[in-house]
Amino acid sequence: MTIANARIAGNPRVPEPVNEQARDYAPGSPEARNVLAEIDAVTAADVRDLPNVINGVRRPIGESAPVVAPHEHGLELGRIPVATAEDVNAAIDAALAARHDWSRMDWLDRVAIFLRAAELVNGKYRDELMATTMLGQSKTFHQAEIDVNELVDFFRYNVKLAEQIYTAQPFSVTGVQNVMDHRPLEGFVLALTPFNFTAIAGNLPSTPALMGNVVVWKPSEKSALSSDVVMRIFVEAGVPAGVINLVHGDGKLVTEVAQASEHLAGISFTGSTAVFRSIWRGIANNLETFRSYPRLVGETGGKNAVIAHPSADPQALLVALIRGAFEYQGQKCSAASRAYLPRSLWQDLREQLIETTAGLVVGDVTRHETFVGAVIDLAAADRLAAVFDHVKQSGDHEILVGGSVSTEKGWFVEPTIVETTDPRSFVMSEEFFGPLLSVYVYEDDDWEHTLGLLDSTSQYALTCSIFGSDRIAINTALDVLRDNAGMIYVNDKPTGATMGQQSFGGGRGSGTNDKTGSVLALQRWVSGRFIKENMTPDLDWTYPYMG
Ligand SMILES: NC(=O)c1ccc[n+]([C@@H]2O[C@H](COP(=O)([O-])OP(=O)(O)OC[C@H]3O[C@@H](n4cnc5c(N)ncnc54)[C@H](O)[C@@H]3O)[C@@H](O)[C@H]2O)c1
Ligand SMILES: N[C@@H](CCC=O)C(=O)O
Repeated sequence: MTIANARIAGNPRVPEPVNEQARDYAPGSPEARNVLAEIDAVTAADVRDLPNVINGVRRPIGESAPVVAPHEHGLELGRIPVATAEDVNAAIDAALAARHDWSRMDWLDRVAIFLRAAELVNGKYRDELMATTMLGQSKTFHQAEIDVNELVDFFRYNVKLAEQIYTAQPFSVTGVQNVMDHRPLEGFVLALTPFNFTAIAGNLPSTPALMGNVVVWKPSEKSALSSDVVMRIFVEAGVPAGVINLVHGDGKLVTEVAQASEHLAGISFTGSTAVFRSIWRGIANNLETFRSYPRLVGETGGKNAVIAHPSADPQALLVALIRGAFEYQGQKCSAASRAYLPRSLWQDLREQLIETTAGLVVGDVTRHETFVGAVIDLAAADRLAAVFDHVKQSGDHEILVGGSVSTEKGWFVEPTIVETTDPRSFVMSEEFFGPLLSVYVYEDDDWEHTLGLLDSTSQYALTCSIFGSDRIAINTALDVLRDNAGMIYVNDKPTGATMGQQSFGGGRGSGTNDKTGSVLALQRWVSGRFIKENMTPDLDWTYPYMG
């Protein structure tokens, strides 16, 4: 006899999560030495095969594309297959075949698998995840550490949030039993993940899976090295064959094949706004195809502002601008990319910003002194170079520091600050996803007007920082910017949301604002079935006094 669901007698509580604490990777420390040794091992070894993993099988690569290190693009680290429609259909079939058992598995068993995954990330695979994230996505020790820790946090906190959903049950009166059956979606979920966070790459396929769904996961080809490690962790943690299937290749093709299936139940996307809109259009165009309305979750681009009131602390502002704009080369969706600064603070701040930015070390991420690594690929470097050229030719703009790009060895873009006198300039409205901060200086008594400018200048509404000590001014900003950002920071940089503390997401062009890190994000992957059981069914159809 097979016992697929040996439900234990009792309702255990899942562990209380705490945030994983960052190590500092001091030069020569054991943790730094271990990661550097792992980096040496990855670079010295043969080019890695980073295959599709369908129904638990790591498939032969076939036609393939190279994966290289952005800070040294001559260094080939791996090869990924280019998925065909046949591969994608095989992944969908594997997912659908796994659905029956996985969707009926006790949620506590699924929880155990992802708690195990957290420990594997934190233990056995930590150095490998650090090394592959640093090499493949060009993150410094510090930025890779934030990323790997966030993946641990995602697994642990999502389990706690799942518990909240499953244990939230309705009120029942005497004689009636009401139950909410938090079913997974009927079909499969497509997860499309961006290059910039290993944690997001792990979170998007695992969150629907934790809630009992089966998944086809297409990671960014630019994070393939670390995504392969994440996939191995899923398998080792006990995610059954077919529950999460990884396919590499052209996102458009993968999405089109998925959208041709009646079983597409949802898409979990993080990436650029334009791509998400194309996905939404694809869903609309195929509406009659689907058995259910697919759930669409999209966390997308940003043009995140820092606005300072004259009462702001200049040093805190300086730090937030530098870290917010230039950490990870400005390639966080939350990065500060435009600033509105008052004339009275500008004179001193201008010099400090120029000096500090000019002193940031750009280069090889395996070196401790590096603050800014390479941007992710040649297209990103070219995009920034084109912006710099445009700015240099425009009378309303001045490059205060930076403004050059070098692509010979790696894809390096100097951290750059542009001052503009045009508050509606393209540098104040468009996302460039690189180390570029645009500054508009306003007159001190124009606070409210400037808040209005900020709010109406870009299509995005992701993160925003307000600096100041004048409470009335801060409250005015919070009011005017009510719909401007899903994440508002007061006297803090606009990046670095922490799982379990700040749940992340944005509105307007920045996404569906489903708040990663909150119960709302998990709620999207269940479809309630309400069950009312009557212990005293009516035996008489008549109303009183009918005669
Ligand atoms: N709001 C957030 O939480 C958040 C987080 C991280 C990144 N981002 C955003 O992501 C972007 C950077 O990441 P990226 O360059 O990897 O984004 P991207 O949109 O280029 O790619 C994201 C994913 O979609 C796939 N894809 C590309 N074209 C596609 C298409 N036509 N149809 C379907 N899938 C397609 C990619 O292969 C990748 O897997 C930035 O705009 C950034 O702001 C947002
Ligand atoms: N959650 C991250 C950003 C994710 C997007 O790239 C932050 O808060 O900085």
